Amino acid sequence: MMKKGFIFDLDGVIVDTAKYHYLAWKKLAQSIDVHFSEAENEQLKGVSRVKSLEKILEWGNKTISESDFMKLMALKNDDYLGYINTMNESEILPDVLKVLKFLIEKEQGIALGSASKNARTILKKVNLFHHFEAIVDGNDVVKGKPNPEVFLSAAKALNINPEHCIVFEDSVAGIQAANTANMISIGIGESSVLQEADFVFADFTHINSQFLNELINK
Ligand SMILES: O=P(O)(O)OC[C@H]1O[C@@H](O)[C@H](O)[C@@H](O)[C@@H]1O
Ligand SMILES: [Mg+2]
Repeated sequence: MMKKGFIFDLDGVIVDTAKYHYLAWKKLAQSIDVHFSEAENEQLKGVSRVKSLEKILEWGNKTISESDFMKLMALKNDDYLGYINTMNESEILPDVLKVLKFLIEKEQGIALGSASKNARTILKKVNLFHHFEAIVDGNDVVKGKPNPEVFLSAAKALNINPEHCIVFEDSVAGIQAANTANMISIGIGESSVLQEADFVFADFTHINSQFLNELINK
């Protein structure tokens, strides 16, 4: 049996925080009169906080000062943290823990590869922090997804070659990052959205031990 590196995105993969990001961005966009729906939100998944605000301003054709930009970023994050503060283990998505435990039992490398600067806080909130051998998040990278830096750093921290790594992702940008890193990309969500992924599952309840064993023994 080979040791593979299993790299998990956080928001929308391990926990359903994608819905909180959506609510916070929508509130912010509306406050500055920019149209914001699910379609715009899809384009922000996996994208850093700075880049997300830049995109919203671009969609609304708005130019603002550096200090207003900083204020809006802080407002969005405060709003988002309001949701995060109430989180607990019940918000871990179905069968995520089961898959994590299966891989740990099989002595596989487990890492987090997230764009979020709140990743460590969230992992602690839902009591999953200790399961991760390596954590690479928005505080550790210069280039965000779709750049592969976050996943390549995670592979390096696990000491496993990128081609022996498998990434679980819910965002288009994240799937592109995994593909560019030469890793197996597994989309979590809708196949119509995550077309570039090597495999797509609606959620972890559809990922069985036979499939995981095949990935390990590939
Ligand atoms: O604002 P944070 O917590 O640092 O998160 C940055 C990004 O993290 C990603 O995981 C989310 O998909 C994005 O929606 C989010 O903007
Ligand atoms: Mg995500």
